Amino acid sequence: MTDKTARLDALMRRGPVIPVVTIERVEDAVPLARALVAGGVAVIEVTLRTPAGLEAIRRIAGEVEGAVPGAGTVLDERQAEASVAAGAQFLVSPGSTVALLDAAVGLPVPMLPGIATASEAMAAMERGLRRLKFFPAEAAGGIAMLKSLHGPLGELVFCPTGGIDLAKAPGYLALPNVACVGGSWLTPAKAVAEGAWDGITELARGTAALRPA
Ligand SMILES: O=C(O)C(=O)C[C@H](O)[C@H](O)COP(=O)(O)O
Repeated sequence: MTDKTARLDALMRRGPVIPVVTIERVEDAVPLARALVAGGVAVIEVTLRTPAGLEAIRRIAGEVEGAVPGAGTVLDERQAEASVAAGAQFLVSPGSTVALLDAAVGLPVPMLPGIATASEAMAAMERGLRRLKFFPAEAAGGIAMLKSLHGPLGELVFCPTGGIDLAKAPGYLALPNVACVGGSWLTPAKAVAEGAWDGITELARGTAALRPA
């Protein structure tokens, strides 16, 4: 196992929920991350969907003790490199282009490339990438799809994301090829907009029941 795969395993096990966070106002980044950490959720994926994303990662990395920030919605090598420079400790993409997979191999931090088909998973495997995001999980076949992939591609371990919430998470986490799940349900846009940090801490605490005893 490569060092980067081992680092991903450690991050995924710490979840088992990786919150997918979209930040509109950069000044929300630190209180939001502190609220998640206070609720026991340290590994945080900040999407690059908004202009504030990169600076949010930089601030969380620099100011929030105990947080492990990563970048989500990484679409190309340039964004991957900018995320690493900002302090991202891991990278996540919604899909897998050949260029992005090739870039992932050379990056100093591990990436969870998104896949939704066996062919995409095999392209990742060809580059030694065996920890993958399954996206969009519910829309792309959910638990049944992951069970089907486990037969021929049994060495792969997934972080399913997309349409998963607290109620659906246990079904995924019970699968042998799932180490964690991702989702935006811990940081609802309304709660972030209102600065309802205690509510986000409560949502984060709700994931404790999903942790193995
Ligand atoms: O932004 C990205 O990089 C993505 O790939 C998409 C997100 O991971 C999902 O949109 C989260 O899914 P929900 O929990 O259903 O909101």
